[in-house]
Amino acid sequence: MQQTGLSASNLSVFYGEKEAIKNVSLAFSPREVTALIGPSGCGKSTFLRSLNRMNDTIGGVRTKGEIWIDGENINEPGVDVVLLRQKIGMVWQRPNPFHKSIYENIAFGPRYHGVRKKKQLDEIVEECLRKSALWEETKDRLHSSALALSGGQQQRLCIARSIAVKPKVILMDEPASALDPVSTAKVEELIAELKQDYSIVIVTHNMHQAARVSDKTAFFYMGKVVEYDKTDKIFTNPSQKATDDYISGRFG
Ligand SMILES: Nc1ncnc2c1ncn2[C@@H]1O[C@H](COP(=O)(O)OP(=O)(O)OP(=O)(O)O)[C@@H](O)[C@H]1O
Repeated sequence: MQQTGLSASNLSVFYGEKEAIKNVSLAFSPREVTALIGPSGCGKSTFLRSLNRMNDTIGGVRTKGEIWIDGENINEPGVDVVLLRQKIGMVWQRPNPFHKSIYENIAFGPRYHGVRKKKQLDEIVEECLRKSALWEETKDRLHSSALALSGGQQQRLCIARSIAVKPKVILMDEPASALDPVSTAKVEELIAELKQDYSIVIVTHNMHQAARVSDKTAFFYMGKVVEYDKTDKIFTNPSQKATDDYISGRFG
């Protein structure tokens, strides 16, 4: 199965003997947000991390199956994972800005990938901060430490950093779960803006958030995808009883 967007085909992921992801196939459309939901331990984060090979950084992980983007299977040997993670960026649960200035957090990626001219870097920094709704709050302190920002601002900075290298897909692992309600709302607004340009895959425990931000939802249970459909359908008329039980709070 070759696709131009991002897709997983018969993907299984093992931690030693334990099969955490069992033969999952899912395709993600450009300019759509897909939410991955399911009870704790069902494999959402493992699946998300496999989409840009972040599981490679965990010892003892073995992956079977294919992940396609732009007609390339990223699980083939010889794939440049730095370029891969430029194409498929990641935002983590806890904001993790570099211990550098706001400016440098964003300029780092483009500079690494060859942008040298200051004017061009300045433009990228401004554009990414504007897209992340952070420009007004930071334009007078670009060279101050990113660590002096609030948690919510740091998370938006991490999103700005991820788009600075012009990815096609942004993976988000519970990006708002460590934030207060106002910061959470800002991150959700940002997701709605960003999906005009990117495909976004988001893990969330928050059913309301999944319903608010996503176009499609995949319900994971015990390492498998039980149901994958339009979010409206999943939340109003799911076809599987397990999905219904989960979204109505009967387990998980
Ligand atoms: N580094 C690891 N080593 C061994 N087993 C792991 C590791 N990470 C996750 N697992 C196991 O794999 C399964 C899936 O975990 P994963 O974190 O992907 O689930 P999740 O749905 O994201 O859970 P949560 O919602 O609690 O974050 C679980 O049984 C978990 O214990």
